[in-house]
Amino acid sequence: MAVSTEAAWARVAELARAPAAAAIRPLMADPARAARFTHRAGDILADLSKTSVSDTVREALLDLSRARGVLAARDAMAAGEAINATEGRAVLHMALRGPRGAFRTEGEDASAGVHDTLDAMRAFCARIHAEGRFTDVLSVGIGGSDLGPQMAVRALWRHGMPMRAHFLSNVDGHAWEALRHGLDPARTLVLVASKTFTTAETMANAHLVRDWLRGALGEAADAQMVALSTNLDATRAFGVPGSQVFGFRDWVGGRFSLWSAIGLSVALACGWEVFAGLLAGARRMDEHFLSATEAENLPLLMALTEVWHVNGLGLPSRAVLPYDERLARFPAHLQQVEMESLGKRVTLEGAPVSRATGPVVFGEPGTNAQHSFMQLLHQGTTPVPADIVLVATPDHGFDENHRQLLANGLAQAEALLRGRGAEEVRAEMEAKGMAAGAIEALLPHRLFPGDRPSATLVLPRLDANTLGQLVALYEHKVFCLGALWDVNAFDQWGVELGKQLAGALLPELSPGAAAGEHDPSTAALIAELHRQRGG
Ligand SMILES: O=P(O)(O)OC[C@H]1O[C@H](O)[C@H](O)[C@@H](O)[C@@H]1O
Repeated sequence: MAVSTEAAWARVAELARAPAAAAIRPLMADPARAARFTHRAGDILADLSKTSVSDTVREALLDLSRARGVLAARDAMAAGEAINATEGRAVLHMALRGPRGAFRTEGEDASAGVHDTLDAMRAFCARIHAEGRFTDVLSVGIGGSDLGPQMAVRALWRHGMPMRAHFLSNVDGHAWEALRHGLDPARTLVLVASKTFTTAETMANAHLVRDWLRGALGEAADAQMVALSTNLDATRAFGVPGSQVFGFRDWVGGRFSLWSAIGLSVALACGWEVFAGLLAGARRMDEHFLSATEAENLPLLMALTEVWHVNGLGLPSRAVLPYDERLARFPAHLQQVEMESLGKRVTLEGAPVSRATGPVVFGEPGTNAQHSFMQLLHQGTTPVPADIVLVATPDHGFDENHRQLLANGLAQAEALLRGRGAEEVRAEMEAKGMAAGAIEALLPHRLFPGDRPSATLVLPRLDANTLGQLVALYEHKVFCLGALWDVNAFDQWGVELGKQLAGALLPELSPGAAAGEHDPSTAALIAELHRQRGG
């Protein structure tokens, strides 16, 4: 018989209160565990065995998923229902990479418009590449209109690809100052990427860049501006020629928009086949997510593991450690996908949540991370579950380096799990001939508690297809967590207040402007900035 949601949560909480609930090492005594907790989705292998999720815990978590109706919610998303309730919108980023006719919403074929836009983007890329006039593409955008494409270009661009890509996001003029000297206005195609085409930073930077183009090329400059947006009126008002506007629909969330027209920078820089490969990879993960049973559904299993860590064990953060330099921006992309989606404190019905939701997500590529923050993961007071991403085969010929890279990734997961007890540490110091007093004094500092969880994902290689799979895997994991926690993973009201206050503060920073009403701290800081800026 199906259990109720509250009974399912209570069962998870009960299991988490057991004395050894966080212990992993005893579970690893079972030689079959690694195989039982390792799953494949598309080309991705995920080993979830180095966690304290036992078979019993997993059953309880799967019961929770059933009680929460996660797969039914998935089906509602795929059916184009307006599951983003606070904005009254469907959530159909899967349609961006789906076949024609696969996704419908409000009685229309969502895929039809998608494929029309893809055709137009492909033709545009072909023309730009054939003309050969532009060597560089500059994409101006922020948040979801920047992080995804920037991450993908960083991962997939190789020497010899059609164009170089640059990304301008921060309203900080230093960002543009650093970029503009390396760019030739006559050879730079400018994309203004903004779902709303009203984002203050993007519009400020779009004006800066257009002024720069016009300064060099006159009015002709406007012909090399391209807009990627849902707001066609605003792109027209900005003066972008209609043939250079690539649209998408409001059922594409900003942080899920890499696959839409927002990805044009990827296609221009890396070539159409690469962008198409990215879409195909994501689609492959969609097919897995849409068809796999609960017990084999990797995005769901990763989400349930996170529920165990966050709600069962009370762990408030997670690290993402791609052991691949090309994935340097992957943690940054996930920070938005996960934290903007799951940083919520009320349920879909607007009631306060009764348990923790999205953890803090942060990361850096390995091995660099080992030399910065991994100390805290090994010996800090609160365990931080880590996702370790390994790529089996590199695209370079420096195999010794790659073996070192893989050895380090495996070693971090092993060290987190195993830890290091007093006997082992003492024996090591004794072997070095250290005095007994020194050994005892150092001993506590050199112990590793172990039993710290990690998941290891293995990609056979990093290419457009596998990257598409990887990104879509996390998108779907986020979806599952939203359903499990009963929060809307697709709005982001939390970014509004700061924007409004910045708008109100802006005129107060003009020379001689009167200060408005502020708390004493903000008022003093405004006065100090006026003093330091001489106004
Ligand atoms: O694409 P845009 O409309 O310019 O929005 C850019 C970004 O800014 C917003 O504040 C949201 O927090 C993000 O979800 C969005 O991706």
